Formats: sequence, structure tokens, C-alpha cells
Amino acid sequence: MNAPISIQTVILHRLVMQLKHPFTTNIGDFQKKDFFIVEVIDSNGLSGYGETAAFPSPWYTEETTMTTQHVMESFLIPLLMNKPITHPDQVSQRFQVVRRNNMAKAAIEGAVWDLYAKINDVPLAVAIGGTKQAVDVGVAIGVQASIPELLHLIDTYVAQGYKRVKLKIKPGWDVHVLKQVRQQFPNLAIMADANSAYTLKDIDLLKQIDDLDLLMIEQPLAHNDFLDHATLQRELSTPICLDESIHTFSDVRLAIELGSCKIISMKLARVGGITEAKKIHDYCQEHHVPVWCGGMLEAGVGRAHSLAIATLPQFQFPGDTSASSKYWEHDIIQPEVKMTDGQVRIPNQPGIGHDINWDAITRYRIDKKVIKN
Ligand SMILES: O=C(O)CCC(=O)C1=CC=C[C@@H](O)[C@@H]1C(=O)O
Ligand SMILES: [Mg+2]
Repeated sequence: MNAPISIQTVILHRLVMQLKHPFTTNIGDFQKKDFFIVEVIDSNGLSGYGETAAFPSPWYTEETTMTTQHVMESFLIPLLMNKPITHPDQVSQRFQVVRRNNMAKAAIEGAVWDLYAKINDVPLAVAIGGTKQAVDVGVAIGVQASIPELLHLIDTYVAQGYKRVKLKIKPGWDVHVLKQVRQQFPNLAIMADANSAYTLKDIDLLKQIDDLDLLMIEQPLAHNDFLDHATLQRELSTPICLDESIHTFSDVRLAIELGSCKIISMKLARVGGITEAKKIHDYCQEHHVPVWCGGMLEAGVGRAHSLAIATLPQFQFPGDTSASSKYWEHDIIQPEVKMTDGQVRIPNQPGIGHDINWDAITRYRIDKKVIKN
């Protein structure tokens, strides 16, 4: 039986970090990340760290930077502090009285998982049940100003060692672009992410991607439409991967039972944390459904959590957990996440396996809230 963990203090560090380059999808451009690093401190003064992923506006899910602050401060942190826990799995159970708000939940639950792993002196990946020492990683590339610029960018990332590229697509930037990329890179692992930019009216256009040997097409249709995705999957040989549709274990069961997809994008923030992610992983393993780790433009703490979950065996495709340098001049962890030959090695230090870079935290921090039990 694990010793009780009593959270005495929670600190919300609000940071704003400028992306090295704007990240463009069919919904809009991102220039900066406005988020929280959640620090949970136990009765011995040991800290665990988590990271919120919500964007400043509610376009990806219903959550935003500010909704996560409100739900963490007003509901989740009081629930966490009101009695000790003996295992991080109890955190998501305790949070069930709060509907949805998965990104707020995942940041706090992740911090407790990091603390738990440190208390038990094991890497977070080991505490989760991970089996890999290194994980394959790829890069996500937003919509570019021109096809030549896209091809140059892909060339740059391939030269760095990345073995998979994910390309954002949208009406007017899709089949013709993918065809030229495939022509230039005949053997490269390529996937497309549509962020719900299409409907079944586009079925004839989407069927053209079947000649391009893509790994998958991510979220072609609406976030809440399992039936049309099932209709589309029956027409496509390219596997559909669901991202924005998947918020819970029951969403995964529905999608697999209906045939809405053949691959699941796992994002700790979107599903509410590590405990739910492990449940989804185990179901996908049992039903032979590949999983891979999507990205949310994380800073180093969130990136380290994603890398840890990606060590579970059913993660079968390179994740979006590219090196820190893809997005950040200076990351908030040390050492930063580095990619070598298409892989990131999993640290064997306890917890997330990276120290917090407090100089960087101070540089980016715009607010700090200390909540004591
Ligand atoms: O974190 C990364 O490197 C990739 C991020 C990424 O592709 C996305 C983040 C959030 C929403 C989308 O734009 C997109 C996705 O759908 O996966
Ligand atoms: Mg996606």
C-alpha cells in the first residue's frame, strides 16, 4: 500500500511563450502559448509538475486558458486538497464530480503523477507502465504560403532526422499539395490532419488521397460526428484517425464499434490525464487499434508527460512530440527535449526526468498564484 500523499500547496505559474514560427491550421494562426505550469507540493516539500494545453480561444475544444484557471482554482484544487491520496488514479476519480474540463483536470492529475513517480524514485514512464527506452517522433507542419516553401520545410526536417511529417490540410490546400509532397518524398511517412475541415460532400475529393500511401488522415469531419466518419471510413482505404472527437474512453469504444476510425490520436490534455489515457490504451491494445501521441504545442513539462505515455506498447506511430527546438528558443525544462535520428530517448531520472528551468519560468511568467491547504 502506498504511503498517503497529502498536497499542502498548489502553485499556478501562468506563462506566455512566443512560438519561434506561427503555427497555421485551417482554423487560424498561433503566435504564442498562454498556459499554466501546475506545481503540486506535498507535506515533505517535494514538487510535481503538470502543464495546461488549452488555447486562449475555444476553437479546439470548449476550454481556454482562462476556463482552465477558473476550474482549477474553484473546483479541482479544493477537491485535490481536501484529503490525501495513495495513488494518482484516485485524482481522476475524485474529479468526476466536475463535468468535462479535461485540460484543467489533466494538468493537475499530471502534476500528481509526476510527484508520485518522484516519491517512488522511478521515471514517470515506469510509473505509468511504459516499456520503451526511446520513442519515435515526427513533426507537424502547418499550412504554408506556397508549395515550394512547404517542400523546403519538409526537406529541412527530414535532414534533421525526423522520419514522419504531419501536414495540415484544408479546402484549397489538400490533394494537389499532398501529391507534390509524395512526388518529392516517395518513401517518407506522411499523414494529413484536416481539423474537421471537410464534410461528406467532399468524399470524392478525399478519396483521391487513397493513391498517396498516407499513414492516416486525422479528423477529416466534424468533432462530434461518429456516423459520417464511419461512412467515410467505409469509402477510404486510408485509415481515419480521430483527434478532436475523442475525449473519453467511451468515445473510443463508440468510434471503434461504429468503425468511425482505425487509429486513435492520444492527447493527455484532451482525455483528462494519464489514468484515462491508460484505460484507452489498454482497450486499443485489446482491440488491435494503433495509438499515437498527438501534440498540443506543449512546452517542456507537457512534452515530457506526452513522451512518458508514448512509451506504452500500443503507441505504434511516431508522435508529434518533436524536440523543444521546433517551437521554443528557450524551453522551461533542462535538459530540453532533443531528437536524435527520429527518436527521443526517455530520461531515467525520477518523475518527468527533467529539471525545471527557473530562469526561463521567470522570463515567461506573467502571474503566479499560491494556494495553500
Ligand atoms: O504539437 C505539435 O507539434 C502539433 C500540434 C498540432 O498539430 C495540433 C495541435 C492542436 C490542434 C491542431 O492544430 C493540431 C492537431 O489537431 O493535432
Ligand atoms: Mg489533430
